[in-house]
Amino acid sequence: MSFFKKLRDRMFRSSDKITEGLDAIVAEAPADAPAEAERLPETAAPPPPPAPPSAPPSAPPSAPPSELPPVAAPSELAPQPETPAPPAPVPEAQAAPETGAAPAARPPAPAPAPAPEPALEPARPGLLGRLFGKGEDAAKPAPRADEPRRVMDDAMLESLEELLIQADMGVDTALRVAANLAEGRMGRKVTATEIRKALADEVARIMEPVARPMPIYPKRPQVVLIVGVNGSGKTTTIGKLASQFRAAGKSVVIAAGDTFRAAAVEQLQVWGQRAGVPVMTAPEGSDPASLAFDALTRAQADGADLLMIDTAGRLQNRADLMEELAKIVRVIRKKDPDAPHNTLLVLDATTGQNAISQVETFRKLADVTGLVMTKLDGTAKGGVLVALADKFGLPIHAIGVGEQIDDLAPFDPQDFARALVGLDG
Ligand SMILES: Nc1nc2c(ncn2[C@@H]2O[C@H](COP(=O)(O)OP(=O)(O)OP(=O)(O)O)[C@@H](O)[C@H]2O)c(=O)[nH]1
Repeated sequence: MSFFKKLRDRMFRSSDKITEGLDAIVAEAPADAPAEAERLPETAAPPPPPAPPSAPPSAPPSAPPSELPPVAAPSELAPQPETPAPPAPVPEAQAAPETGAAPAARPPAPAPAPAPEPALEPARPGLLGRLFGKGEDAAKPAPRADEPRRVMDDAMLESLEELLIQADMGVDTALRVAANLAEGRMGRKVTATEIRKALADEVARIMEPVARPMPIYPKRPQVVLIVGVNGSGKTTTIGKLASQFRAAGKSVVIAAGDTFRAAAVEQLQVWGQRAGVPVMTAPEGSDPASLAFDALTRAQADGADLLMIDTAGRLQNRADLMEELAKIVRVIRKKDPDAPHNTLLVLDATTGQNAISQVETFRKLADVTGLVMTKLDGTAKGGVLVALADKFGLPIHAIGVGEQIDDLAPFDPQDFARALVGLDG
């Protein structure tokens, strides 16, 4: 099964949930809308503009999926042992610390990922599936001559805005996206397929700049600090990443920096075993900075490629957490002034808009260089990624779509956009 299909199937479950609220929206649609649509001869519809003026046309992906970060299939892994990828362009404020050595040129294109398999199943209704009240039929991506049409009017625009807000895009982003969709279409008869495709293009356009693999530097060991609130999926993500870096030929050391919870350390040890990666631990309650220092010493001695440091995520006492993170950074910089080279914030997609405030908080606590979004499977809140991209522009390195070791994928804006709106692959 192609990854897109897997993502699509899982995201469809999500978007089906999102569309549960659509019946009400459709019921509120003005009763005369269909009649109005009928009055308008189809030929009266002006041709759609190539793209809304306020939104440049969606650029083609700057990198093929095979250049994206670790994915389920080891052969598609981005981290290349000999030819590290360049650092992702990040906003100035979050720029990764200098590594002292300029990252190598972009690696020669690895074997291209197999083209997405043709869909084996008919598309299922997604985000827009019921806006037109046509359920399954409306979800089919291929334009059909008999597909129902509805005039794009203020009421429909409002429904779209509400729909996008429900999908957790956040008010600002939802209004902007809906306005871009309406541009050039007001008063025109449109089909669900047209709106779905336009929405997918718009979402992909917003997401394109943030779909960046975690940069791999020539520096050894590359220190990756993992931050995030409790339960966001830090441990699982570290395990998945470690496994995939290992599969790509990298040697990895993990430091179990949440020394305050024995269960967290044990869980990380289990993931370390699964990934075949050593996990350095310290007695419960001991200083995480001291463990990080020891782990970096060992990683240097072993010539490891990567050191991944887990951290505690207790936001209840931000002052302590801030001091703890600051101390970890201070101490590891005694051994490597450029460390940490990446600070990944792990966010749980099911927290919806709360992810926005988590980014704001953690950016104050640490120099966050990139995001990993977990639990995109089975959530109705995938739209928050669009809001995050729109608001912060931080690179999204990978997404988690399950609890298994290979359920971590590069973030592909086109696949994500299609899955979000219920378009077939
Ligand atoms: N469905 C799904 N579950 C996930 C995903 N990532 C993590 N989980 C689950 O989320 C729960 C919390 O994950 P952890 O990795 O323990 O989260 P954490 O941030 O390390 O939590 P603490 O150790 O409490 O700070 C576990 O039950 C994981 O199996 C994902 O992508 N999809």
